[in-house]
Amino acid sequence: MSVRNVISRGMTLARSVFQTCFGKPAVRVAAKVRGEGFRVGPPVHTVQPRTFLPSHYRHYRTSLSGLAAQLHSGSFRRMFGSPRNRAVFLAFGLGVGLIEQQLEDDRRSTAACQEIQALFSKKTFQNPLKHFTSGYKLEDYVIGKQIGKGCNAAVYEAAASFAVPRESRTSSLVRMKLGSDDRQEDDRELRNCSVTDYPLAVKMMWNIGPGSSSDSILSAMSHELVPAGPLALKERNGAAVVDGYFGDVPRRVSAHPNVITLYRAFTAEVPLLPGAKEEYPDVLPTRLNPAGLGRNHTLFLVMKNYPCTLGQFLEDSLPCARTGSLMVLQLLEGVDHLCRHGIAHRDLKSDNILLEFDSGGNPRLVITDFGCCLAERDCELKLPFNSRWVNRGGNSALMAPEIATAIAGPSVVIDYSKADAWAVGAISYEIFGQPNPFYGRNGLDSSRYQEWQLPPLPHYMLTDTQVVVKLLLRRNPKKRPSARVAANMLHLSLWGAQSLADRDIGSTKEMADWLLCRSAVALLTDRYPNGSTVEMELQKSFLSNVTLEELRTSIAFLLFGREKHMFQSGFA
Ligand SMILES: Nc1ncnc2c1ncn2[C@@H]1O[C@H](COP(=O)(O)OP(=O)(O)OP(=O)(O)O)[C@@H](O)[C@H]1O
Repeated sequence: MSVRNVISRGMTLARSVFQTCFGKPAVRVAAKVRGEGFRVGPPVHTVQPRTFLPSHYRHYRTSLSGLAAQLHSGSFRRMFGSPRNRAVFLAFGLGVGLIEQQLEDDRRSTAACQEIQALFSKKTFQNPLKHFTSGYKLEDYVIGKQIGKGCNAAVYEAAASFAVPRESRTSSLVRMKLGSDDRQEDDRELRNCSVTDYPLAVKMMWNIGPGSSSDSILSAMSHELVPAGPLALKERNGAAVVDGYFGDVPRRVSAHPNVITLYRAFTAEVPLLPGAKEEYPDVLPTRLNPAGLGRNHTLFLVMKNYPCTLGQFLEDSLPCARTGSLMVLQLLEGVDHLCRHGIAHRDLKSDNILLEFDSGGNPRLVITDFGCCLAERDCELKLPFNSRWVNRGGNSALMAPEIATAIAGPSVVIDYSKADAWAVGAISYEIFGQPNPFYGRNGLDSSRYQEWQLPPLPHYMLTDTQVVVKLLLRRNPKKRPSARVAANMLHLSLWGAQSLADRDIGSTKEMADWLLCRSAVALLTDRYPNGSTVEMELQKSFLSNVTLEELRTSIAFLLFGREKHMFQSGFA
């Protein structure tokens, strides 16, 4: 064999070692080494490019050290004198060196990513009423008119001398920009004035449960307290106290820009509020309506007063492609935050999403109404479904397939970890001006639909957002991205990581570099040049949660969706 051939073989070996590091089947390395006359152990694992993770590098390093040890062994030393084997060995060394380099890059990038996460996690979202110590009784509030009503509560606008959050003033004063109808404009202006004069909303739960004591109120309604801020409840020795009762409150979620924060929660005697006798006479106590079924005391929740719900907003507004994507992204960020706290909302719908505008006029979305959520302390998003009487959640039309098709049995457990993300996929249709495909008499049934039956999304939507929505609505939760991964996909798509997402796989270093750029932007600015604080909040949320592995998975999902153009034909 000519020297030229030997060197070329050695380089081929080096290349194949190198390629192995980037996901080519490792079995080829083993074959190559065998071809050179060395005895090698069983081939190392075959790894597909898109699932190549830092742990695999560690695995390769171990395997390659094994190979290197064999090369030093007696059989190798006998052959070591030949130029051919020297070349092969040098080439092999080069390959191992490249792997080491890759590992080092990996370590540095992971460390950079962890630092970014730690930095942005510290910048937590603040509760504007934190420093006030009053507001735990109904008399502290001036109650205005009714602003909403559901199956379990009536909501009133409210004001309190101690609470005039500056933030709500700025956001509420922004006039809604969309819509041309004069009457609607007037209505909206009226609502905005009301939000300014009454910056708070008081939700009065209807208590038709077994008792009027704080004890029974809490045990029946404790899920409403999941978004309670740090001072919402009086606390004693670390336990929540409502009117002296130490309640067993389920998990609580920390403050997040896309999740409602309860400023205060307390029990009080049910008052006769405006419209009560006309709107909800049956749930009033006999003291106020002799035919009423309600109890004398109930739970009151105080939160920020929002100008409208997502449903109300969409009645006469159609967000543009980018704004719509930002709205979907906010919902995903909110859902991801809940998942991280082990909470599944289970009743996501456009009426349970409140909306306000930031100082740049961009919609900010907030998930509210936790009455149906799964937040038990011992359950990490898993619900033992051993009887058909176990409550699977609120809105049956928007129940993810894995929940809707679950059949009760002795060891059946329902996993809610991707259920809310699925509901966000369905709500996205509404955000982009389409009817929700799972609503109405002719709507799809979430337990039975096929993915190809999903109606096409409007063409004006960004391609990547269409991909995300279709992936969120995959029936099989294993093939569906989590809320975090789906949110990352939109971040990649919206904030100029085109080069990263366009490549087959961005290297770990490229990903870390991109994250560092995003961090620098987020640290230097409070709002975007277009005045959007919403975009800045999204960036901070992303940076405080991002991991390189999830980012890599997001890129893989994005490429998968784009490649197949499945947004046109379903993902079956
Ligand atoms: N903070 C708020 N600011 C403005 N409006 C609100 C606020 N909270 C609730 N609302 C309005 O009140 C309505 C009912 O509130 P909510 O959904 O919390 O009640 P519910 O009885 O628990 O509802 P459900 O029937 O979904 O169980 C909402 O759809 C919304 O229109």
